[in-house]
Amino acid sequence: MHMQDDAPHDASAAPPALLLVNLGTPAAPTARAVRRYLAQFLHDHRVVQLTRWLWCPLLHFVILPLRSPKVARKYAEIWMEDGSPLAVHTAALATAVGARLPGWQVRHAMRYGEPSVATVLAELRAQGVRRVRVLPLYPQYSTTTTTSVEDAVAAAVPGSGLQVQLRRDYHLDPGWVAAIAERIRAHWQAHGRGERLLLSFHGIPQRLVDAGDPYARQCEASTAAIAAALGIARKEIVLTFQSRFGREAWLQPYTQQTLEALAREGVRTVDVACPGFAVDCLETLEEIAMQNAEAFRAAGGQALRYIPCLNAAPAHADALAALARTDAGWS
Ligand SMILES: C=CC1=C(C)c2cc3[nH]c(cc4nc(cc5[nH]c(cc1n2)c(C)c5CCC(=O)O)C(CCC(=O)O)=C4C)c(C)c3C=C
Ligand SMILES: [Fe+2]
Ligand SMILES: [Fe+2]
Repeated sequence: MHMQDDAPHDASAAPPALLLVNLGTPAAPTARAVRRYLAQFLHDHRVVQLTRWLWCPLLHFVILPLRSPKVARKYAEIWMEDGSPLAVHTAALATAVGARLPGWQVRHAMRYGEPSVATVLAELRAQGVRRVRVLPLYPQYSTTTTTSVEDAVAAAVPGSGLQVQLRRDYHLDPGWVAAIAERIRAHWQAHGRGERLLLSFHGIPQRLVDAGDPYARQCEASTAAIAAALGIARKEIVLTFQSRFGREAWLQPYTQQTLEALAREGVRTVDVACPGFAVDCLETLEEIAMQNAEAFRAAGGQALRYIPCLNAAPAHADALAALARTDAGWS
């Protein structure tokens, strides 16, 4: 995607900008704030493809009232002093990347909630920026996430005077792969190697993969690249998918069921990393490190050792800054 306003300006003189876009998160761990967040998220046709007349009543009268208080309690368990982990870590990551790109304006925005993509792009423009590189913080491309960011950018750019380039994925970027591998290696050095290494990616409906979404293929390719960077065989990694939403089939094998099966087979320790998440969030800190860890123990396992996301680690910031500087891969 290349979006360019038709204003006749010389863009080369103005400082370039990098906009890191993450999913978004509630403003507070309350049912009211979660409801507001989920309402925006779940109205996105990239996320839920049901027709409005069918989906809207179900969403407004069943899903939002029932799910919001339940999910708010989960957010409350992981909330940090400065806010939701996803927001805190995304802001810290943008600061770390900015420190590596002198002369660039580096900002972050959220697809749902604040700060919105439109607001931050408008602020950048007001500060004299002409050229923006938008990097969705999803290493693996999916229509449900990356294309949704493209939609938000496409809605904000016309008439803004901004030249925008977007990077669709970085699932095989050597800097990113090395950073993930180093994270796992450091965990092994600190805690010893568990009996299994499991990589859990966020799922999407199988229906979307069947329709051509490359997400599953990219998760598999990332996993093979991480295995190679760790110097282990691909078959030494268990690849699973988490966070199923709704009743239709999602990508399989499912993370929790796999962990329970491993425990029943006698596996006592599992190291779990979530390389599809740039930063820690509800789906890693609550679902994996708390809920799935408990399920693993309940099925007879001893310890699920969660390996945190890259967050604002130097190697992560180095990798994203290098992506921003490199002209190839942007369109
Ligand atoms: C990493 C990539 C992600 C993909 C792909 C993805 C697809 C996807 N998600 C939902 C529904 C929900 N996801 C929720 C939380 C959530 N999802 C991602 C990332 C991806 N989602 C993140 C980083 C988070 C955490 C946000 C945070 O605040 O910490 C939620 C909200 C929580 C809940 O109600 O359970 C929903 C809902 C669908 C339907 C989908 C693909 C179709
Ligand atoms: Fe609606
Ligand atoms: Fe999600």
